Amino acid sequence: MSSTNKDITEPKIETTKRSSNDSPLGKIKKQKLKKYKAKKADPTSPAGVLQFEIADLLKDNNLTKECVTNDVSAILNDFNKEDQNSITNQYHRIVKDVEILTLTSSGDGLAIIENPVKNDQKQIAIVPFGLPGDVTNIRVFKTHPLFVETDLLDVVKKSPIRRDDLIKDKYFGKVSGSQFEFLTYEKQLEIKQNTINNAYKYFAPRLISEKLLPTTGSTITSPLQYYYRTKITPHFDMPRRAKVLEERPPLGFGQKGRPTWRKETLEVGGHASTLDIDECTLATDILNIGLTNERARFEKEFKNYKKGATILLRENTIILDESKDVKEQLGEGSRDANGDVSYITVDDKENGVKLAKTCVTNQRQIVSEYVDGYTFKFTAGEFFQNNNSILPIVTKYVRENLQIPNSKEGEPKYLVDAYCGSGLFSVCSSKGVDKVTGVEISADSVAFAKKNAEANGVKNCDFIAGKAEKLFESISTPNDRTSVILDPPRKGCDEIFMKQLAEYFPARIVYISCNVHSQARDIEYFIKETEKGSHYKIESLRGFDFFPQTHHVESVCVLSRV
Ligand SMILES: C[S@@+](CC[C@H](N)C(=O)[O-])C[C@H]1O[C@@H](n2cnc3c(N)ncnc32)[C@H](O)[C@@H]1O
Repeated sequence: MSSTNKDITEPKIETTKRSSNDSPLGKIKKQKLKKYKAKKADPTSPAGVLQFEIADLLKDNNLTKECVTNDVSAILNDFNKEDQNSITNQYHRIVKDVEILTLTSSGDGLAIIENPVKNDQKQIAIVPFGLPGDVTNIRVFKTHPLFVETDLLDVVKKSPIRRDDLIKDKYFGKVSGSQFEFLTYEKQLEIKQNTINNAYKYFAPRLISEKLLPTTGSTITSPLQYYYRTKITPHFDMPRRAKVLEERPPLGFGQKGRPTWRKETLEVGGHASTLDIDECTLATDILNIGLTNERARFEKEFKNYKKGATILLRENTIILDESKDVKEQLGEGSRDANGDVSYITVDDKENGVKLAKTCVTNQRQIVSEYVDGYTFKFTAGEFFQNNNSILPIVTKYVRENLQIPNSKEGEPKYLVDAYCGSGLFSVCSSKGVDKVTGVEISADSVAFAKKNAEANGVKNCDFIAGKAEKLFESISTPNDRTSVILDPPRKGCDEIFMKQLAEYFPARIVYISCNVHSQARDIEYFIKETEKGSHYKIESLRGFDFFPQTHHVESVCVLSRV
């Protein structure tokens, strides 16, 4: 895929020995010279996107890269860190009254501060939990060539968009996850729309300059804005060099920020890199019950662990047969202090069924999700969309946008579902089409896709195991009667697939993505670089809020033949 940024770097530190001859005093202890070596990062990864965001900030403030470049080598080779005036201590300092200027697509504030060492030079500071318009006190603690990482110490003056009164999560300000809780939901949706705009600006500039991009639609809301996640993975670390765990280590999620600014959070969860978390405002009710159960179990069993581990908590939904005892239908799941499988029941009034929800902890256990009247089975450790509440809305939107315009009554219609997983979009879009072909790299998921179609009484789906492009080896449906769904992983599609897709020349394409940056890159490549790409127009582009209270956005782009 053609990249628009050739200069994406992440630090990698190499060491070389400095010989005793280098010392003016002759024999001193050998010291290692550290060299900063840039490590390549995918331009569409958060580290890659940050480079574009920094470039934007520099342009808006009439600065060049050279104006904000830090002397990382000097810090790496600072052997006098104890000295108050050492280069490290000059760089890693408290800076007061810093105004936050913009927000990155990862949800952090960006600011410009003075360089403490070089007169007339500046630095770009990343300030977690800083909002545009905030005036803050920050502590710089890590230096990279083009930016410094900081902790937010105080908010001296609040941004007009800052709504700390909305915060529900007791760990807010120190845990990764519910990072946007201090924004109104409307503001969160607006920021996500802006993330999509920026992604296309960075990765599809030609589509913008040639006016080939429609206005990004407003972000579609999630029916549940809290307690929606159907999978969480708390973890714990083994203390370094410890052979046996003497005390229970913190069990929870990674730390993000050290929130002296948020006094309410100072002590909760502890201070280790993994915080001790006993409630998650994003996870569904049954997962929170599971979290309580598993924490209690861990309290008793932690000494048996020889290394750190991740605990899977995955929601499982069972359609109840009301003539039978509920407990007999639950299967295995997280158990309470009495040894009973925990569950909650929910009425699905629309489809007239009663559901039981349990929390599964075994990666290999088969679990069920219930979407819009269809049941999907898959192994608990495999991919499945994480916010069940928005799935009926998304699957309906995808279904409607796959319709081939001006179709005559009775004309056959076909569907291809590339990157189909366990068949969610294939099954939910199967009505009204003659044949659906799904393709998926995971043989396990393909086996589940086949079973899911069958169990839901869907007879027109075929699934192929292999890379997405394998599809084109055997595709026989007429292209002008065929629509294609793309739902690739974060890294997006590859060139081979995009070229073959353009050659196949389907009537419509609906591209769903959890990384709008790789989506923008792929869409520009498809339209501008493939032979038949110019015969398509982008009909619509909009976000779906799969992950309220976080910076993540799912983007859906619809292409039709002109
Ligand atoms: C974002 S998931 C989407 C799954 C499915 N559409 C759903 O909504 O449940 C991406 C899927 O692409 C699959 N995948 C990754 N690389 C692939 C490739 N090169 N070819 C085909 N499938 C691939 C993964 O195994 C995963 O199931």
